[in-house]
Amino acid sequence: MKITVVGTGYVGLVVGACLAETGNDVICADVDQGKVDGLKKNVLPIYEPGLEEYVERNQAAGRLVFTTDVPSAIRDAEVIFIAVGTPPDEDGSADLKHVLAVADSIGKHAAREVVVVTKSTVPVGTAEKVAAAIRPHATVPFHMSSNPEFLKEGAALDDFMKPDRVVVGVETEFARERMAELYAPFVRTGKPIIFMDIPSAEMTKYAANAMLATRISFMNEIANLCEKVGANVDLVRKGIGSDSRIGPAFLFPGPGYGGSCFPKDVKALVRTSEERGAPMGVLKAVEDANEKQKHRLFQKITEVFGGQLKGRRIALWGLAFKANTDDMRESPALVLIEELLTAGATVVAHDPAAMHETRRRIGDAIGYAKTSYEAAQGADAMVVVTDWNEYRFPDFARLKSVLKQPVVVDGRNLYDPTKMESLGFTYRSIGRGRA
Ligand SMILES: NC(=O)C1=CN([C@@H]2O[C@H](COP(=O)(O)OP(=O)(O)OC[C@H]3O[C@@H](n4cnc5c(N)ncnc54)[C@H](O)[C@@H]3O)[C@@H](O)[C@H]2O)C=CC1
Ligand SMILES: O=C(O)[C@H]1O[C@H](OP(=O)(O)OP(=O)(O)OC[C@H]2O[C@@H](n3ccc(=O)[nH]c3=O)[C@H](O)[C@@H]2O)[C@H](O)[C@@H](O)[C@@H]1O
Repeated sequence: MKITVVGTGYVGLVVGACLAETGNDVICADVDQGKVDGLKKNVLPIYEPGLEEYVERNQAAGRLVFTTDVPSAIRDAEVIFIAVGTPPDEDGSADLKHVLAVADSIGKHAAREVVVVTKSTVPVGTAEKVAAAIRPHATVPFHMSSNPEFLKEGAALDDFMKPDRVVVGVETEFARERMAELYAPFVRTGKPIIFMDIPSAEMTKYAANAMLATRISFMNEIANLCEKVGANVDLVRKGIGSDSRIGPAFLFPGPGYGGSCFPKDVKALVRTSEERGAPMGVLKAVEDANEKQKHRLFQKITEVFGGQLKGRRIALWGLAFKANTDDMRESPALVLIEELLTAGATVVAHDPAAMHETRRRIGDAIGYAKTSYEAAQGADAMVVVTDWNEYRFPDFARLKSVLKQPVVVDGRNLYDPTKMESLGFTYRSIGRGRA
């Protein structure tokens, strides 16, 4: 099939590369000239494991083409995915200006019957707005579809190639058939393509992210309570996660959820619920709990040093909002860094992928180390912020020998409190009694 994906960010690039991988002819169009120039040379604007090989292979085979010429990319497409950004507006609602700009182009330039798919995360009613923007200019029939994306950064290829389910909103048989054909290679193991009406598909995306964010905030609050009552949240997590009605995923406490989606999508849903007169108090509480949680690591460091952080050197292991990505959007590390610097501490950080992006955002306000041990060298404390695998089994003797004081604050519960204490560390983590 001839596919055009407009927007080559995390989502558009993964969608384009994966659809090319299954034999489609894919054009990825983006207005960012630098991004497109890089992609033509197989230089990716993001860090996503495995994606570079997909891009290289399919580009070499001629099935994947990058361009800034959006009108000509649209002209001959059978299916167009809109995968541009939908950042939060000032009031928290999703800003649709990029989506509607693409819709306008589709109306003006589509030259054959086409399925127009909103892949970006958009509020209920957006497909209708997109159709309304296309209609006045359209010279060919077009069919709307909403196909929300559930991939996680860092595991994006696996999530797209082997989805738990594919959700597709349609209103015509033409769109249904095209979408079923396109997704058939990804659901061969029997996973469902769930067809539904378009508003339900749009709502499903927000409900999924809001539910996952709710689980995390809930567990972060349980963890904070565990500290007060002397319980261990890791055991509580296993205890509840083995109930098949609850399940084990997304119950890990930490420094608060970040990233480009949970914070923005929870905000947008809160906003929609208020606008429509059905306010979601649950989600407001989820947001509040997350804001508080972003300060937990700083509170723990402050406690260890009796409130005296001026002149202390603090090492951070991890900057990205989660492992396997260089994405710093809404990363809890940024909140911690600001608090530490304001308190007069100096910060030296290590991250396997996100140091470049952090420097782009905050420059040399902190130091950047080539290795995790170099970051810890001479530090008064080491703080685990991101759950990168390479931090899971450090050489503790080496870590202790390079630190000025053997203090570890573990924001991801990577280490065993008993072991850390027996090794002579002052150790704090999230929700495990006093440790
Ligand atoms: N990042 C993620 O893990 C996921 C994101 N989403 C949703 O997908 C959408 C896109 O997200 P990302 O890929 O992260 O965004 P991004 O910001 O990484 O990429 C968006 C791209 O769209 C391009 N663009 C903007 N206006 C354009 C226009 N008029 N024509 C052509 N290109 C244009 C930008 O230059 C940029 O390259 C958002 O709605 C997001 O909520 C959904 C699931 C997962
Ligand atoms: O809409 C989106 O963009 C995507 O948002 C999330 O994916 P992502 O933001 O890439 O990352 P997650 O793995 O969900 O992690 C989000 C945040 O929650 C935190 N988290 C996650 C899981 C957990 O148990 N505990 C926890 O604190 C992570 O550290 C991270 O800060 C969803 O998981 C995807 O399904 C969705 O497609």
